[in-house]
Parts: sequence; C-alpha cells; structure tokens
Amino acid sequence: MKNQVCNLRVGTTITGKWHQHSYRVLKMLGMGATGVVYLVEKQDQSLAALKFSFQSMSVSAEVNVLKHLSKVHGKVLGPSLLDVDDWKISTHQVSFYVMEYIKGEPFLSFIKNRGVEWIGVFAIQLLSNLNELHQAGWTFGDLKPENLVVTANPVSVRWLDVGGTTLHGRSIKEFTDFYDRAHWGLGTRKAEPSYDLFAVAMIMLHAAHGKRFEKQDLVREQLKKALLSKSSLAPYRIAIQKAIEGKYSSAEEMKNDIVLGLKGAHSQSQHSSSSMKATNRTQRSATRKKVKVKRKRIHVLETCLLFVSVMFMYLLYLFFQVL
Ligand SMILES: Nc1ncnc2c1ncn2[C@@H]1O[C@H](COP(=O)(O)OP(=O)(O)OP(=O)(O)O)[C@@H](O)[C@H]1O
Repeated sequence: MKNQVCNLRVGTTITGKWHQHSYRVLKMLGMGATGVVYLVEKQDQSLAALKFSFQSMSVSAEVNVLKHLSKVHGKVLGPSLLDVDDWKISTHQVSFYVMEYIKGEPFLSFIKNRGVEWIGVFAIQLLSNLNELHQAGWTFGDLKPENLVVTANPVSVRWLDVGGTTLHGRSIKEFTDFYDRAHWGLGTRKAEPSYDLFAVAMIMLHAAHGKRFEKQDLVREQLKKALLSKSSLAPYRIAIQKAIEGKYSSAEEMKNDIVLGLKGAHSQSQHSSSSMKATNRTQRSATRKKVKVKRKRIHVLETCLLFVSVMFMYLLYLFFQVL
C-alpha cells in the first residue's frame, strides 16, 4: 500500500469513497516518516495539500488535531482542514485528508536568503501562535525548521505537520533529536509549554549558525558557547538561555523577553549612532578650526607674496629709471 501511494503519477485522480470529491495530483510535496503529501488541484481548480498516512490511526489523530486547531480562538494556527476520506486503490483502501496548501519558502532558506535579522521577527510570531496553542491545552511537539514555512504578503511564519501535537501532560509522540530537550538531557518528554519553548530556542540557534551541531559531553557549556558565539543572537540571549534552562512557563513570557531584547538592541544602536553623531560633530568642528588656521596661513603667505612682487616691480621700475 505504501508503495502505491508513494509513487502516484502526475495527473492521477483521487476520488473520495464517501464524499465523492476529486483531486488531481500535480506533484509530490514531501514524504516523511508517517506519510506522503501531494499538491493537488480540487474540482474548482484551487490548490490543496493531500496527505496519505501510512497508518490509518495517524490520519484520525492528525485530523483530530487539525479540527481542534481550527477552533483555537478563531486564529488559523495550522493548515485548515478541508476534507477527510478514503480512496479505493485496486483491492485496498487508504485513508487521506485534504488541507489548505501553504505556499511559501522553507524557513531556513528564507533566513539564509533574507538575513538573520528575521530570526527575532519569526520567533515572536511563532511564540504568539504557540501561546494560543498552549492555552488550548496542546503542545506542538515536533517543532523544527522543516515544519515551518514563510509565506509572503504579509511575511509570516506558518507551521505544517501537526502530527506531533500532543495534549498537555501526555508523552511527546514525535520529536527530532536536535530540538528535543530530553536528547540534550535538559528535561523530560512530557508535553508542556516549556517543551516547545526549548525547541524554539534550538531553532533560533540553528538559524543563526546555519547548521545543527552534535551533542558534546558538557551540554550546557556547549549550548552557551553556541549562543554567545553569534552576535546576531545578542538581542535574544536572555530569552534563549532561559528557554534552554526551562525557566519559562509560557510562550508569552519568552516572547516578552525577545521583544525587550530587540528594544534594547534598538535603543543601543540609537545611542551609539547619536554618540557617533556627537563624535562626528566634534571632529567636524576640529576640522573646521584646522581649516581656519590653514586659511589664515595661506592669507599671510599671499600677502607676503604680493608685497614681495610689488617690491620687485618697484625695484625694476627704479632700475629702468636709472638707466
Ligand atoms: N499544508 C501543506 N502545505 C504545503 N506543504 C505541505 C503541507 N503539508 C505538508 N507539506 C509538505 O510535505 C512535507 C511532508 O509532510 P509532513 O511533514 O506532514 O509529513 P510527515 O510524514 O509527517 O513528515 P515527518 O517525518 O517530518 O513527520 C512537509 O515537509 C512539507 O514540505
């Protein structure tokens, strides 16, 4: 069955057994551990993302999460859910769901192309969304750059793959080592806000360094070094450090520290630009004084030259008179 849904040809039409909606396969968007996702065209010619899960249980679990997410304070957190159905393929039947297609650039490639200054902006957006999710009783779980997409107009970060989303208090069901606090020996895999906030801190480190790094023996020192070695992370040092140490109980607190850090960096840059202006002013007035002294000297020299040339002409005149 896995082989059959993983190699669908472009143009294949998938018609749901129960709702009779048809979807035409345009291309494969990605394949992960739990399923395969296709970009499809709906009957009204709009685009959507269709996911086949390798286990039918995970389709119902993900659909359940997407349904919950669509109700979180009326805010769109994950992709919106459009359809859930089964597809009969030869003698088998396979479950799938259709969701909003989120068109955008992968998170890391956006940061690479547009600059590390965006890290703070996206961290704030991500933390606002996480705060809503946490308040609704869920932990995202498998938060990683591969699950983040940056959409244009307005530039904003959206998350995909809600397969790891877990109710608070339960055990995290999907994770990726680098973003998992238990892997670093810095906490448990219990689903709670601080689990996601650790992952946000690690995403920020990854984005600033442009790569992941292997765990070493002295984990705390290693992460601190990674944090201090990138000047682009300076405004977020407090927030990242506290998130790594599990000191935040809500995404809102971490977001506030990032906002404060950015404000601090802004006023510092304003301060240094005004002190630079003052230095420039002093330099300019010193230069002006120098110019004045120089001009005075030139003036004296000119007078002397004039005097000498007048005297020379006079002597010449006297000389011709004598002759
Ligand atoms: N709604 C969507 N809009 C656009 N692209 C999507 C969407 N959903 C998934 N994708 C793409 O498909 C890829 C695989 O999807 P997804 O991560 O859900 O599969 P998975 O099997 O759960 O993967 P993983 O092993 O990372 O958990 C994603 O990385 C993304 O590129």
